[in-house]
Amino acid sequence: MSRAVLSIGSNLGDRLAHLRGAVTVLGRSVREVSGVYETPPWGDADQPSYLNAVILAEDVAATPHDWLERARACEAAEGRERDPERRFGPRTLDVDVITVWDADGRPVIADDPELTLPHPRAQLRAFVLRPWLDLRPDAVLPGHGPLAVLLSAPELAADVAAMTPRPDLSLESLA
Ligand SMILES: Nc1ncnc2c1ncn2[C@@H]1O[C@H](COP(=O)(O)OP(=O)(O)OP(=O)(O)O)[C@@H](O)[C@H]1O
Ligand SMILES: Nc1nc2c(c(=O)[nH]1)N=C(CO)CN2
Repeated sequence: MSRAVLSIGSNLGDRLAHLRGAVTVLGRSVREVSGVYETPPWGDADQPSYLNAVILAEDVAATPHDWLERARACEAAEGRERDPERRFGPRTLDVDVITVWDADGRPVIADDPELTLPHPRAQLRAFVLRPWLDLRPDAVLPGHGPLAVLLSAPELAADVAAMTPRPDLSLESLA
């Protein structure tokens, strides 16, 4: 058994449809989906704002790499193209594997560049922490601490203030 937190984001085309596409591709492994947030671009300011959400997923058979493969399958289904010139540039769909827990409920720790766990930039991203906190107010990012504490860091204050809930855009009916 493994559980995973996945972050989904889109800032090109029909953004909500791309997020919905991810929920559809992940299918029965989806347990809960957060609300949708409009968020300022992180890491590369010259691009449109994103829609972001977080998915809690579970699958008895999934290995950590299976979650990465599923993330890539979601991106491919939504026509994601990589621009090698822009590491954090615009995209139809970005799906990141934030954390994975094994069958005993222990967090998987990995420093493989192909799959680093927890995701190496999750602690810096309000667009990951905020929707995850909404679903799990007591959650801890392994190796970093409680989400509520991470979100109150001064470095995240501007992004926290600039992100806005979009209750008009729901993914929950798909979960
Ligand atoms: N936890 C992880 N989740 C997703 N991809 C990861 C993870 N750890 C390592 N990777 C690797 O990162 C590579 C680049 O992924 P991607 O193109 O989605 O990066 P990015 O979205 O531009 O940046 P970021 O990973 O910071 O969101 C992937 O091919 C994947 O193998
Ligand atoms: N707000 C926001 N910014 C980003 C996002 C994202 O999903 N949301 N994904 C990125 C990919 O690395 C880069 N920047």
